[in-house]
Amino acid sequence: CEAGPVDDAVDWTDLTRPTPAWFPAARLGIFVHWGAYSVPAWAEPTGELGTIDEATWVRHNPYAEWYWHTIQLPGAPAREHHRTVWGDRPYDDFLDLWKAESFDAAAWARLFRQAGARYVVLVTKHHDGIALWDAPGTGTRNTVHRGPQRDLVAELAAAVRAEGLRFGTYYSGGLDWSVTGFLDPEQPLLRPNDAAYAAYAAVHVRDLVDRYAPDVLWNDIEWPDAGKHRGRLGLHELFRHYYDAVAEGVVNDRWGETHWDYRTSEYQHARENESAAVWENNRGIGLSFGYNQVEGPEHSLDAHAAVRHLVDVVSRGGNLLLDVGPTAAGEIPELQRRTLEGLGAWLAANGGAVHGAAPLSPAVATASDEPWVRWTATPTTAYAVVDAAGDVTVRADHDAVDWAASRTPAGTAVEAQPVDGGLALRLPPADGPAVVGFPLAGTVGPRA
Ligand SMILES: C[C@@H]1N[C@H](CN)[C@@H](O)[C@H](O)[C@@H]1O
Repeated sequence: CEAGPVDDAVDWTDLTRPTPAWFPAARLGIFVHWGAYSVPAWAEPTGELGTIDEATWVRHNPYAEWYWHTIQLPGAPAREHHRTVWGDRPYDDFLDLWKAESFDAAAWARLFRQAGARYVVLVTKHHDGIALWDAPGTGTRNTVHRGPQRDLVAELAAAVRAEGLRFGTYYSGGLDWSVTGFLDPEQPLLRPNDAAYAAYAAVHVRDLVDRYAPDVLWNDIEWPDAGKHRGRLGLHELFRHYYDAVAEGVVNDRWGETHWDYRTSEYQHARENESAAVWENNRGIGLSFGYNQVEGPEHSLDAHAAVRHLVDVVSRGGNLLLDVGPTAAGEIPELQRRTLEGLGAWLAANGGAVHGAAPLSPAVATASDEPWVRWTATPTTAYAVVDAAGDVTVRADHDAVDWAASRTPAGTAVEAQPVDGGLALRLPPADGPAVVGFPLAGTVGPRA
């Protein structure tokens, strides 16, 4: 999932600019993986990317959106599952079985806004090559001509923007099994690099830009090597075209080049990228991005865990792109909906410590795990997010903070007494981590 060889023949300096401020200020986005793979919706909940060795991962892939690949592998339980449930039906039957009969884009967008998200990134073409819009060159292998028979990209873009959120598009530039076959299923990241595929993909992304003006261009795996050049269908011209069309647009770092607006990590994979000034961790609520009917609460983040993960990411300077995998009918599974609703309720009361916040200088205070404390800051306020209740002592020692004037974002005063090298807080019972704000004296604030 990370960038491959870098082509230093391209000079990116003319495209380099500060990351548009809306992106790091957003802090929470919703990822949506919805496709033909949502019909079988089956994978083994093996574990998080970055914690499972590749040999195990390939045959026991927890990503339900990789179903078509996993069932190619002799000995993979998914292959046995497919035979038992679907017989020898080809994967493309799932496109025709995907009806989206309950899809209500406005209801999704409302749920995402209420969850506290500020942007939404929809998968427009995943590794199976099926497009969620009438993508040039895909013939009828898209959701406008088959299955849902709707332009799902257009519908969700309009609904998300009507809720005041930004809309981005994910595109699998690196893998497209419908174009290349599976090359070598035992080497899942072998990817197409020829000029024809590079042109095919470039035409798709240009079409997405021209039709939907996405606020985020989220490429996955890498861009085809033959497309990494200055020519009309090369990556540099593609980004130039994008930025001319979307002035505050941002691109991620999965193009196999040295130009990006932000870095990415995925579950526990590529966490070294989290040292960048602007970065985004992406993961599912469970262990899969596409809907996996096998997953239960034991595999998923509940609201409390989602709050902790989001706050930890923000306290280290990142965004969280949290994925939902809708059912083929277009419903958000109850397990995922509950997490989004709980996350939204917490953010409604405490969002001041997240939206527009940044890491607090470690010179002022640092994270701890016992008690669980993470610190964020705006230019005027330091926030302690404490996952404990009652009498708690946090480590904090800097004269730049008015430790006495502590209060929750909702304004409830919190009793705070300076103690040796720290601060004793008496926290009210809270539904989830408590948040306490301390005015900054203005000399120390979030890291630039
Ligand atoms: C967001 C995730 N990215 C990985 C590649 N790292 C994909 O293989 C996976 O299916 C999902 O789209």
